Parts: sequence; structure tokens; C-alpha cells
Amino acid sequence: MRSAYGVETVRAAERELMARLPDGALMQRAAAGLAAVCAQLLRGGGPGRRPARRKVAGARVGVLVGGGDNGGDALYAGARLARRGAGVYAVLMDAGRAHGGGLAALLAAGGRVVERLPERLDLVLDGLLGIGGRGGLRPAAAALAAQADTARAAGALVVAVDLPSGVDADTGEVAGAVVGADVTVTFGAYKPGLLISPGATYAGTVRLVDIGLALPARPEVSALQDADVAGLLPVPGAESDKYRRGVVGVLAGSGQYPGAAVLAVAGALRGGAGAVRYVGPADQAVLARFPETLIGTGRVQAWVAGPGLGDGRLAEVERLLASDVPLLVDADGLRGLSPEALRRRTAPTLLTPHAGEAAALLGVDRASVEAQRLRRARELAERYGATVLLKGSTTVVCDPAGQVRVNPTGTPWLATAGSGDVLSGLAGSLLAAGLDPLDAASAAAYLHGRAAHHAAADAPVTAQQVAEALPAAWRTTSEASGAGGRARRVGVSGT
Ligand SMILES: NC(=O)C1=CN([C@@H]2O[C@H](COP(=O)(O)OP(=O)(O)OC[C@H]3O[C@@H](n4cnc5c(N)ncnc54)[C@H](OP(=O)(O)O)[C@@H]3O)[C@@H](O)[C@H]2O)[C@@H](O)CC1
Ligand SMILES: [K+]
Repeated sequence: MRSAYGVETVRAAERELMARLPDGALMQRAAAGLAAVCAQLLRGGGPGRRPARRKVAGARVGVLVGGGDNGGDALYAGARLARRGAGVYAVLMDAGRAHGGGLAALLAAGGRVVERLPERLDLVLDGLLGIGGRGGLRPAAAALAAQADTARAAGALVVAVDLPSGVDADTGEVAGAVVGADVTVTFGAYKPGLLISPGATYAGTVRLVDIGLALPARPEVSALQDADVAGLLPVPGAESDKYRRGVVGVLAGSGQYPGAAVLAVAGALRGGAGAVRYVGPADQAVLARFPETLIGTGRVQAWVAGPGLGDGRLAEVERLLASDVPLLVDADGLRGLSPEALRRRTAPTLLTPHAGEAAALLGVDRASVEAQRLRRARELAERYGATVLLKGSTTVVCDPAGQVRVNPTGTPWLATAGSGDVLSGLAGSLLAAGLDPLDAASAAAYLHGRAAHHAAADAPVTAQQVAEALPAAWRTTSEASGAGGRARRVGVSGT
């Protein structure tokens, strides 16, 4: 699991640790880790944007230095690289405020202060601002961010110190100019802004340097990895039958959108429930494609309601809202949903909106959801008293208690018609198999992204192909974690 902590938590942990260490020790730990990653990149061990130099000596390194400790880290790391023979050129955002010790170390190691970044750099360190940055970059910082972009376009690797300057550490929000990094070297803990777009997009590959912080057990945001997901996936035991494995009901499709029913069932069949029950007018289309589907109402352990329903069947969604069965509501089912109806529910509810649907539920515009994914997902979960999976560039899952997971496996190829229907079927199936909404939603998003990678292989992909690749995604996730066959046993009670 990748665990991310917000600025206040990191600062508190830093204070606690600094009180027990000699002055400056933490910054030296950070700078040493940063310089080690830079040396590795210069030797060719990273995302290769230009031919590897194979050595640090003779490399040309630019350093953008802000007025706080982020600039201090960058200066000390620059000094370490200069001592190893690199030519290091520092541009100070505000000469009067650059970290004194760091600047002295850089100059003593043979580094130079220059007015602007020189040409033909191999690597640029972005030490403009870290967790002390607030709001959009001011003009002087924005001008230096633009210099980083120019150097990057000319082939330099850009390494962000702690986080790309211009990214909000707590939310991933970006207001205006920002540094686009190839690699971010972050200290002590991942920050939420490094895992959530748009921030995650600017961070590139994130490397964590341990500086010895003691952090709370519960992270503010986490991103599941293979082993976590493998541990959640339901595996039938010898005593399982289809009912014990859980039955998922799918209320989807309409005369206008029969395909949504087929795709939701396609996802549900690959999600670990023992059987899928379909209710709606697209039964012939569903049966033609999946003869194993049960048709018509009957007992289920979870419902998926909404994909392709049109607006004629909202009364059926309302009936499910009044039931005591776990319920996933997606797409058309989300229209006109009332917070009161959800809050009255005794069983868990999972909402799976995309940005436009989330915007409608919150009464805000879509752009504000895209720009503030974490904030908006939290708001939705709180207001509706439900777990929310907000689909998009970074899928964010948030439960009413404020636990947040972000999905690391997404791909832009998933922005294709019907892929959300597959996801809701899959997540509903995991709910029926007994996972709680937070786990069902985050495991489903993970597998769904993985499946898209399998199916797309860097080319356009259809929702049906994503559904068909789900078993391969399931297998690779289990195998990569070494948990093949050892995941949790399912047996749903009360069937
Ligand atoms: N604490 C520790 O133990 C350790 C901390 N470490 C490192 O310290 C970093 C945090 O350092 P920090 O607190 O000094 O803040 P930092 O990120 O340098 O930014 C402050 C500067 O930015 C400026 N500024 C702010 N907003 C701005 C904007 N929008 N546009 C432009 N400028 C803006 C602000 O100016 P001011 O608002 O004061 O005028 C001030 O000059 C952390 O990320 C990590 O790298 C590591 O060494 C490990 C040990
Ligand atoms: K930075």
C-alpha cells in the first residue's frame, strides 16, 4: 500500500523527529537521498529521455532554488553532485532568501550561481517550493518553472524536490503554472497531491526517501498495490456454491441502451460473485451474450442499478434504495438522487459517478470536479452518507468516514463508451461476494485499470475488451503479489 499524508501530519512528524536530532540532520538525509536518485538517473537508471551519460562527473545540472527549505534540499543535493564532478548551476528565485547553509555548501563544492538556466543540461532540480507552497505560483516562481519546461523540452530530466512546484501537496490541485517533472523525489511520506491528478500527472515517477518520520497508522490517502488487492479478491473454497459466493443483481439497460446491460453483466460475471441476475428489458440481448445469466427478480446479495436505464425506471431504483441490500448506483440511477434517501438506508451504498454526474449531485460545474477531485469526492461521500467512487483521470474512492483510496492503475484508454458499465458490474459483484464498499470499489477500479492495460497495449480499447481482459488482470494481480489462490475465502451468509 502506498500511504500518503497531508502537510500538517508531515510537519508534526518532522517536528517530533527534529527535536531528537542535531540541527539540519533531516535536511541532510533528504539531500543525500535526493542526490543519490539524481546520480542514478544521470548514470542512466531512470526514465531515459536522452542517452545515458553513465557517470555523474561531467554532467550538467541546473538547480532552481526557492526561498524555503525546499530550496535548501536542492542546494545541498547540488553540492553533493558538484563534489562528484558535475557542473552545477543554481538560479535563485530570491537571492536574499536562499538557504544560507545550502548556498555556502554549493559554492564550496564548485557550484555556480547564474541568472538563468544554461543550455544543454542533463538534469534540472526543481527546488522552488515544497510543502510550504500555497496557492498558484507567484510570477517569479512561474518564470523559473517556465525555464524548467524549456530545459525539459531540450532533453533535460526534471527532478522535483519533494513535489513539483505548483502542485498542492494535500489535494493535487494546480492553479496556473506548474513544473512538469519526470521524477519526483519525496521525503518521509507520499503526499496526497502526488497520487491524485492533476498533481500526479506532473509528478512523473515518484521515489520515496525515508528520513525516519514516525507517521500515524491511518494514512489520509492510500493507493492499493498488487498484494493489497490480491488479499481482497474473493476465492471460492471447497464448500462454496453459487449462492454462497453471492449473487449480484443488475438493474440496467433500456430499449435505447441495451448495450449497457450487456456490459454491466459482463463486468459482474468476472467479479467473483457466484451468479448474476439481470432485471430489465434487455434480457434477450444479455442472454444471447451470456446464457449463464439468471433472469428476473430473486434474492441477491448486492444490486447494481443505473447503467443505461434511461429516465423511465427511476421508481425501480427508488425501491432498491428502500431495501436493506448493499447497492451500487451508477449513471442514470444517480439522477435526482436525494441525500435523505441514502442517509435512511441501513445497508451500504456505493455511488460511482463520473465528473459530470458528480457535478450534478453537488450542484457545481464539471470543471470544478475535475480540478478538485479529492475535495469533491469527500464532499459527496459526506453529503450523501455513501461510499463514492469518482471516475476519471485519477479514480478516487472515499467512504463516509473519510477514508480515501486513489487508484494507481488507470489509463486514459479507459475513457471509452461503456467502460463505466463494466466497472459498476465488477464492483457490484465484489460487493455481492462480501467486500465492503471501500474495498469493492477500490479493488474493482484497480482490476479495471489493469484490464485496460492488458487489453489496450497502447492502442484504443473497447469496453467489451476491457471486460474480457478482467480474468487476466485478476491473475496478474494475484501472481504479482505471490498471493495466487491464497486470497480470502468467500461464503456469504443468509442465502
Ligand atoms: N521541515 C523539515 O524538517 C524538512 C523539510 N524538508 C523540505 O522542506 C520543505 C518545506 O520547506 P518550507 O517549509 O521552508 O517551505 P517551502 O516548500 O520551501 O516553501 C516556502 C517558500 O516558498 C514561498 N512560497 C510559498 N507559496 C508560494 C507561491 N505560491 N509562489 C511562490 N513562492 C511561494 C515562500 O515564500 P513566503 O510565502 O514566505 O513569502 C517560501 O519562500 C519540504 O517540502 C522539504 O523539501 C526536508 O528538508 C526534510 C526535512
Ligand atoms: K519542488
